[in-house]
Amino acid sequence: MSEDLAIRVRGLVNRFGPHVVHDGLDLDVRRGEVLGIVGGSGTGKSVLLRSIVGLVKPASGTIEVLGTDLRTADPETRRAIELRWGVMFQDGALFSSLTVRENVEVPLRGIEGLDPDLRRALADMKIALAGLPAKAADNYPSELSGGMRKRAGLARALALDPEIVFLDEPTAGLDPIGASAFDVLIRQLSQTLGLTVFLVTHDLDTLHACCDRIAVLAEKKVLVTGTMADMLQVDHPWVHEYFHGPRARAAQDAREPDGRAG
Ligand SMILES: Nc1ncnc2c1ncn2[C@@H]1O[C@H](COP(=O)(O)OP(=O)(O)OP(=O)(O)O)[C@@H](O)[C@H]1O
Repeated sequence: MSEDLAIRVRGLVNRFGPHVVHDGLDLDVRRGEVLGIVGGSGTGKSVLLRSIVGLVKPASGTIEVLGTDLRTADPETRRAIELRWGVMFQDGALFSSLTVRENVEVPLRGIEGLDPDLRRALADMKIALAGLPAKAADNYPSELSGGMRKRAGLARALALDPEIVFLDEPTAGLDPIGASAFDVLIRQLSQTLGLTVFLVTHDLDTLHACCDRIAVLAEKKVLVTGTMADMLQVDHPWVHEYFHGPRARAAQDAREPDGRAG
């Protein structure tokens, strides 16, 4: 596996009963890039994310993360790799009975011998990093807005200083101002922390604001990868409609002069 790759997927097959979701899917995610995964509803974006992080067991194929083939790795090696990534699920997937701080502390509890005061301080640091006010640490998820819950989920994903962060539709359900603030946060985190970001999204503004490259899922595989400029040249019905439709034009018009992805 190339040193430059954070994730390398080859020949991935996922099926649920007779329903084939991925059929020979290949994907490279480069270290330090923000890669946006797009595709029509049901094309298997979340299943791809979930199979990389081990929540879905593929029928076949190889998945290498940070140089290790996860499907053949022994449990100890696998666990060591799992500590090097963080996942933010669409709804934040927070424990409702725990405060935000306690949620962020959950992954830190796996570190043997970590002093509770230090654990608390580390959690508070991640909460600040995710752009939440300090007082939010003592709130329960139900006391937060949707945007704040997403930030809390991000803080938990960052708890162990991961090299890779998986984000499943981070801006879904946010109002446009909240969504663009989240875009800025993702971009800043990737730049300041050197994170590799695997970002599943439907949001064209997010693609413009955050992503270095885009991978399009269609026809049970990654149909094409490239910059936003590359996407505009792709002659495939869904890809053309997605990147040239009215919403795409609005996102393009709203783009900052230093916008990403092309
Ligand atoms: N656990 C499961 N059991 C059976 N089918 C599943 C399961 N998980 C996903 N699927 C099916 O796999 C397909 C891909 O699902 P997935 O959630 O990855 O799509 P997606 O591209 O993320 O869609 P969306 O954009 O709507 O979120 C869908 O048809 C879904 O119904």
